[in-house]
Amino acid sequence: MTKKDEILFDSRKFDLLFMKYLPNFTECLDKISIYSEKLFLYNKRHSLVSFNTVEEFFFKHVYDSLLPTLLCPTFFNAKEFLDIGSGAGIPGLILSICFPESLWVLLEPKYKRVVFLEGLILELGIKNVIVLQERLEDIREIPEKVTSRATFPLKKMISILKDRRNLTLALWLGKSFDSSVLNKLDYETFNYALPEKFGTRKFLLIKL
Ligand SMILES: C[S@@+](CC[C@H](N)C(=O)[O-])C[C@H]1O[C@@H](n2cnc3c(N)ncnc32)[C@H](O)[C@@H]1O
Repeated sequence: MTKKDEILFDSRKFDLLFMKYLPNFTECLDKISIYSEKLFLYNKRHSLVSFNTVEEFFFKHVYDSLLPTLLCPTFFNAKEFLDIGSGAGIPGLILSICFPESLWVLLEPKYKRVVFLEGLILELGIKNVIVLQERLEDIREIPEKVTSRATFPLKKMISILKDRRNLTLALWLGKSFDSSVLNKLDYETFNYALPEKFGTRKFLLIKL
């Protein structure tokens, strides 16, 4: 694959899958494509997200961010979300593009990642997103819907949030996690495969 091919990827392949469910998905794809190209170049220096080509980014990260919205549409039908540990914007930035009617607060303590996110948000003209440079432990007000991918081990996430009321947590988890912590909780697990043999993923909804 040449350098040019690495950047250009026909993201319209994604139209077929998501356009039935997400309004204006074709417009969303234009923004996500620009995001993927910026992240591809940024990643060469900072290695924030694991992918080698833009195509791989779509299969491993864009698809992974969006598939749970088809599995649990009710959860994603809310006015405000907090995405904990957004890093370079996964899943929070992708979701903010695809769900423009909701407010997305991206929580990320690392300054360089915050600057990267804010630059992109400005360039893409995304109006429904705020980046907060804070740690979860220091946040006083948390909206009822929370998303997070690969930020903390499950046990730590629950121990930080356990005293909050009326919270639903949507977690993208690694292959293995300590499920004993879920024993007394109201939760649902979803398993799915990524396209092109990029592996399987687990998504968990927990009501606290
Ligand atoms: C492994 S990265 C995952 C980033 C992104 N969610 C993804 O899936 O690509 C974890 C992120 O959580 C952030 N983080 C670490 N400790 C945190 C804390 N106490 N509160 C909020 N975010 C935190 C890190 O700075 C990092 O960007």
